[in-house]
Amino acid sequence: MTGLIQVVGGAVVDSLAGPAALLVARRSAPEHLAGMWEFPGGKVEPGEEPETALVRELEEELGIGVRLGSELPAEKPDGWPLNDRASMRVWFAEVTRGEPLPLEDHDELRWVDLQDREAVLGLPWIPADYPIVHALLGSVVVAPGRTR
Ligand SMILES: Nc1nc2c([nH]c(=O)n2[C@H]2C[C@H](O)[C@@H](COP(=O)(O)OP(=O)(O)OP(=O)(O)O)O2)c(=O)[nH]1
Repeated sequence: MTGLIQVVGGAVVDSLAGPAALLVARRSAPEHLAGMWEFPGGKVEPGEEPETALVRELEEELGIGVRLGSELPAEKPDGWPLNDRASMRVWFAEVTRGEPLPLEDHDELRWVDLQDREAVLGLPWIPADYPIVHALLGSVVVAPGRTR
């Protein structure tokens, strides 16, 4: 055991087969993170599989059921470093049930156009997320002319 806090995040896209839009969420708490955008998700509970935790968090926070796609590859098995105590693994996901709502921890949700890199990167993300967002934008091939 490393004592690392394992966080999981969802790169929720409109379509796993041809992603054109990404669902981003603005945190409402805690105070030092309020107003910053993030991948919805949360901490893995003891004994829980990361994918199970992500499905649970997206249900709790946004009220949606999802199908998970591939993981956004990170350099380390624990995922992307968030700080000296926490790492986040990120999976692509597609909504299979419900309409996303900011039920918990967020005050706004937004679908952003993956072709508009500047708009996506211009959001005030949690600082640790910028390398993840860059990697995500580099990994998706957006079909021309497709928008949500
Ligand atoms: N969900 C999420 N958390 C992130 C991101 N980037 C980032 O630094 N974090 C940090 C913020 C928090 O310190 C931690 C995740 O904690 P959380 O508060 O979302 O976890 P949780 O829903 O399980 O909440 P709790 O039980 O601890 O109250 O990871 C991100 O993109 N998504």
